[in-house]
Amino acid sequence: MKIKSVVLENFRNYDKLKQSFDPLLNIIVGDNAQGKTNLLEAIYVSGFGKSFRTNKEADLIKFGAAYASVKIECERENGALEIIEYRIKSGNKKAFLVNGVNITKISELLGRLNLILFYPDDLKLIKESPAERRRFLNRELSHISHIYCLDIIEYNRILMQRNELLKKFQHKAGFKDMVEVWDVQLAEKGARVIGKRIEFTHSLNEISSKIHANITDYQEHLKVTYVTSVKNRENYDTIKQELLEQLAQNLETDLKRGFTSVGPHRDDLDILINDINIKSYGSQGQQRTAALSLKLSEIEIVRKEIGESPILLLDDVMSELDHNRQRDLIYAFKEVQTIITTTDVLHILDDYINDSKIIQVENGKSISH
Ligand SMILES: Nc1ncnc2c1ncn2[C@@H]1O[C@H](COP(=O)(O)OP(=O)(O)OP(=O)(O)O)[C@@H](O)[C@H]1O
Repeated sequence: MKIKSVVLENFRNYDKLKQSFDPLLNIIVGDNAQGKTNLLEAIYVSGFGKSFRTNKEADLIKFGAAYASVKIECERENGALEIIEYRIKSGNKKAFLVNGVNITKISELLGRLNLILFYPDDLKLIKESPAERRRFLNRELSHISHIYCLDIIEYNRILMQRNELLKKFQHKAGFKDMVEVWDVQLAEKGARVIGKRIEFTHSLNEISSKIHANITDYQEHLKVTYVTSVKNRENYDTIKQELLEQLAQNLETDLKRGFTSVGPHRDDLDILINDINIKSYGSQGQQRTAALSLKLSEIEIVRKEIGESPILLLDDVMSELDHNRQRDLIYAFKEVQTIITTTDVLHILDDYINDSKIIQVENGKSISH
């Protein structure tokens, strides 16, 4: 799918903007704080129903204005045109319209504008704690599997109940029987979660290692594996059985700590480049490239799921990549509509500038062609 045009009114620092887009490469260029990310944010809000950098809807309305709106015209791969609108009035609830018709549930909006965003916070995927990588897995898997989404919600609910039991009821009569009941349920849901994550990580590894090799001119080999306490991962039953045993073995420790120490809520992703752990030893550029490769795998995953290429939004990804990586990145996805923000268009090689649309942004106005 492709975005044909975006119309903004009172969105962030934009007064009025009507901007058309190239079906392939678009480069939004401008100095700091001119409105480059605001334009990506407007597109994102129309696709996901919320911003990636604020939970306060009112932030999106231009200072002093009473409302904001975004109107996006896009074209599906079968040629059908669709107009998606986002409207917000200060003090009122936001509204979404598709081809002029109001949408009542956000779930009806999701998937209409298929977007993949990479922005500087995505580096957390590499740099920060395992919780960040679990969040990534949960988000990705929930996108493609509603059953996974339900399983993880249920797993977290059971986990909370077990932790509550460990903290408050360990001296109560019948504690052992109660904990055993929770353990069986936790192992059942936990095994489903772990099984799906292992399967997903397997394809994530296949896709992201190819992307990474492309972006690094085959100099680096990216490897992603799922790290869990469960060794016997043959099938659902073996995972469940081992998890159940580990829960029982760890009960004494869990009682002392007041929380459950094994299960998918403690698992992680191991991310290696040329067999070296990237979190501890990777350079900034390597970490950024690895985060990009993982995130960009979504393109392939979404394509397989819905049979259509998503639109790629890249916010400020170029700054820590050398020229070769920048060129290879653009080249790797040259058939996907891409919208990139950058402060310096010279960073992007000349041959790509000729094939792209440059959108020059200055103080909330597009001064481009
Ligand atoms: N609700 C709002 N009303 C008016 N201006 C706003 C609003 N919210 C943010 N801004 C302004 O938007 C500008 C920031 O825009 P944006 O984040 O798009 O910058 P950018 O061009 O991506 O910059 P950088 O290169 O530094 O990332 C700031 O000047 C900020 O004051």
